[in-house]
This record gives sequence, C-alpha cells and structure tokens, in this order.
Amino acid sequence: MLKSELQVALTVVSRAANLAQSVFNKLVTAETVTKNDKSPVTVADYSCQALISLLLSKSFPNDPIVGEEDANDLKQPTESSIQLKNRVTQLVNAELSKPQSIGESDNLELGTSRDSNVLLDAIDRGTFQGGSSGRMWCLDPIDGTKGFLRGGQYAVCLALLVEGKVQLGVIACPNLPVNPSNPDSPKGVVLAAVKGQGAFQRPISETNGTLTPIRMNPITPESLSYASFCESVESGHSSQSDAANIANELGITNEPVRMDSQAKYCSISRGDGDIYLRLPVSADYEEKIWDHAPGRLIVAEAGGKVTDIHNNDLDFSLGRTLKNNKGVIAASADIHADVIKAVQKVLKV
Ligand SMILES: Nc1ncnc2c1ncn2[C@@H]1O[C@H](COP(=O)(O)OS(=O)(=O)O)[C@@H](OP(=O)(O)O)[C@H]1O
Ligand SMILES: [Mg+2]
Ligand SMILES: [Mg+2]
Ligand SMILES: [Mg+2]
Repeated sequence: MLKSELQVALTVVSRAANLAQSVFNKLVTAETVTKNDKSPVTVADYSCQALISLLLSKSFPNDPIVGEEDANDLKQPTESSIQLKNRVTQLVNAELSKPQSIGESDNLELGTSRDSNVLLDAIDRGTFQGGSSGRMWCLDPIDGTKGFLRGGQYAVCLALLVEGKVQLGVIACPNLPVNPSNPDSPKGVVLAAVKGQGAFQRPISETNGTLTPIRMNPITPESLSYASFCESVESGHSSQSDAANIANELGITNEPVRMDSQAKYCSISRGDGDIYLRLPVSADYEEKIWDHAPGRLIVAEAGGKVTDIHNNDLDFSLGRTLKNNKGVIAASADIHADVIKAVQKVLKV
C-alpha cells in the first residue's frame, strides 16, 4: 500500500535535500554566519518548497499541501524580492536539470525547466489549511533553519495525511551520519515509514539503494537509567531545565544530545538516543503539524510511542497546528509510561 506515494516522496525529498546542500555550499559563508544573516535559509526554504510541491503535483495533482512557506514575500515588486525570486528560480531549475538517476520516480518531468510564476504557484499550493477529511501532504521544506545555518542538523520533511492520520513519513537529514554508531561515516540519510509497514533508511545518494529497517534501542523500565535524551538546541523551543529535572527523576545521568530539527525523531528511531522531549515553554505556542507529522510516524514504526505531555495522541486533524496538544514526548513504547509519569511529576500537570 502507498507504494507509489513512498517512491515519489523518497525522490522529491532526496532531490530537495541535494538542493538545500547546494544552497548551503554556495551561500553560507563565514560572513553570513558572523553577520547572523538568515537569507541563505530563506532561499533554501522557498526553493525546496517549490521543488517538492511542483514534483508532487505531477504525480498527485488533486492532493492539497499544508506547507510551512507561502510566496507572498516573493511576489513583492521590490528589488530584493525580485532578486530572491530569480535566485530561487535559478536554483530549482539547476536541480531539475540534473539527469534522472536509477530508482527515482518516473513521470516527474525532471529535466524540464520551469518559469518563476510556475514556481510561485507551486509554493502557494502549500497554503492549504488542513483538517480531518481526505488526503493531504504536510511539508516542512527546511526544518531546523538555525541548524542549517550552523552547518548542523536540519531536515527536509514530508508526510501524507489521510483523514487526519499520518500514513507515510519521509525525512532527509543531509548532515546525519549514515551509520548511527559511527559519527565519522558518510553523512546524508533519508528515513521513511509507512503505517503498519515499519521504518527504514538509506543514504540520500543511493537513489536505487535498499531501504534498511531501523529500530529503537530495546530499552526497558529496568534499564531506563542508561537512556539518553535527544533535545532541542534552542532553549526557546523546549525547556531545558525541566528536561534536566525529568532526567534526574528517571535516574538518567547521560548528557543530553542536542540537535535541531526532526533529526531528533530520526536519531531515536535508529537507537542514537532514546527519548525526545519537547516541553512547553509558553502557554500559547501551538506546535505546527509539519514539525512533527513524519517524525511521529517514523518513531512509531520503529517501536516507539509519541504523545503530548498529557499522554494524548498528537491530533493532526485540526488544521495547521496541533492545537489540542501540549508538548511532545517520544520514547520507546516499553518506557513511554515511565517517562510520562516523570514528566507529569516535574511539570505538575
Ligand atoms: N516558540 C517556539 N516553541 C516551539 N517551537 C518553535 C517555536 N518557535 C519556532 N518553533 C519551531 O521549531 C522548529 C525547529 O525546531 P527544532 O526542534 O529544530 O528547534 S531547535 O532549534 O532544535 O530548538 C521550527 O521549525 P523551522 O522553522 O522549520 O526551523 C519552528 O517551527
Ligand atoms: Mg520546522
Ligand atoms: Mg521550516
Ligand atoms: Mg520556519
């Protein structure tokens, strides 16, 4: 089931990851980093959303897309907007002009160059408001924008939702090592899961490579104190002091591994870390569905459980945000209840 969706999703996400890496190599310089200039990631955000939306619409023209970005800023008649639009058009067309590799999905018209207006329309296909009926794709073209600029972890994230439930998730992590137990192994991996069919990975570069099954670590309540947390880098996205108290409560002494983006879900899915906590930092922030949809399925299919701090399932059927959930707790299914208990004790919820 969903075989062609999986193949298309793997192709478009891998292509977008290559595009993002080329943006990084061309535009992120020592100067942009010292000046805290965010423009390279803006270019990557728009280019990747345009590319993925355009290619998805070739195979699935009737599926709407809930995407993080829209093209409003690119449509302004200012010099800087026109420059940005031209740059995006040039980069997307450069990626499209690369020859089709064996294993890539057919019929995507890779190789055909597109006009900038076609690309702006493709970006704006991502403005769908979501909801509980029918099929829709959920897209975060660059997740972990700060990680991208740091040369750290970031991810290209795509999920298919049917009747508000995640059925397929694909995440490319260009800076995650292929072999989790060897940080020096080549980098660039794409992870995928189909509901009821397991979770897998392969190197981004191997478009015709086999998908290798992945599993979370076999941790139990008895061995929980040996677990390690995978946490956000930004303290503004998840409370690090609460996380430290929860670790304490669980007897965990390993230092948390900090990284940006849904690479956190990917890491724990293949046993590189065990628990991902995203603890609410403000009462009014609503998590976005594109920050969690594919990661949640990959973890679940690798033997994990993902809920919010109240132990409720994440509800992707309510629009663009997880408005009925607070925080995210992802852990191996065998220890999830213990983690929730500690979370609730520390947060007093
Ligand atoms: N206040 C607040 N609280 C929680 N989450 C927020 C908040 N502000 C932003 N975001 C979203 O965080 C996304 C990046 O998440 P990360 O896990 O990469 O964050 S971190 O950098 O590791 O802390 C980031 O996704 P991208 O914009 O795709 O990078 C945002 O959607
Ligand atoms: Mg994001
Ligand atoms: Mg993003
Ligand atoms: Mg963003």
